[in-house]
Amino acid sequence: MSNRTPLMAGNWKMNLDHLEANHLIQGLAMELKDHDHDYSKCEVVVIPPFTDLRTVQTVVEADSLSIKYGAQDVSIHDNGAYTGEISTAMLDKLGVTHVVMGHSERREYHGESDELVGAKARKALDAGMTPILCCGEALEVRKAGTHVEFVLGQIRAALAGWAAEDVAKIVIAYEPIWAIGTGETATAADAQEVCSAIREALRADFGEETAEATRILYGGSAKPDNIKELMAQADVDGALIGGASLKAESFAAMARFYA
Ligand SMILES: O=C[C@H](O)COP(=O)(O)O
Repeated sequence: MSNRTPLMAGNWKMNLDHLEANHLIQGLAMELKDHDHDYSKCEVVVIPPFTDLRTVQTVVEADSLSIKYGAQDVSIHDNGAYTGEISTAMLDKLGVTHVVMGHSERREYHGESDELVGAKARKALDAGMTPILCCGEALEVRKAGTHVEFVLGQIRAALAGWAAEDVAKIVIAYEPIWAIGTGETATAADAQEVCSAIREALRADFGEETAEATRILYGGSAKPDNIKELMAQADVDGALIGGASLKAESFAAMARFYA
């Protein structure tokens, strides 16, 4: 049994306007409260689109909720002529505690490199936020049997030159691309194979303490009926959940995996 606090993070992706966000965050708060959710047994983070953050902040602060919230991306710049970008200072003002970077959808549709992903993680960490650094292989890589090597390459490139104590503060999310939104969940053994290889690589590169402290999530068609098995794996410390986080009941049920 590790000392790592499990984490369920709901990535809403480009779904829900601010009115729908209001409905979901209130519904989630109610579900968790009704079931007496123990946040020490599972941290809960929602990751809405930027346009919903103010709404989520208002509900969380008004009701003093223990739910945390994050952003789906962040700029590596502080301010200025970067049309469409959002800075860490802007996120900080909204009470954001987590930032996702390197999601396969951003790597694919926005050409984000491992180096840029690493720079975003550094920016978020320097601003006092928890980076959720995503990695994961495409189906061709999995079929070629080089998925472990590929994923470790992504992480090592993003974290090159980092100090061990900084690495220990980030969250890594392993999301095999072929399992995202497809209903095709990796088996618990598949998830464990890669999450354990990631921890081994952290141990080799940054030492025992960092490897034991860093939380590693699984993502890709995680849902209420497979979460317990995923969470039973020694190196899976939580999940990054897309589709199933858009309904208060299913997301809350996953956060209660320990019950
Ligand atoms: O960020 C979340 C992942 O892409 C997983 O999405 P999914 O649960 O809809 O497969």
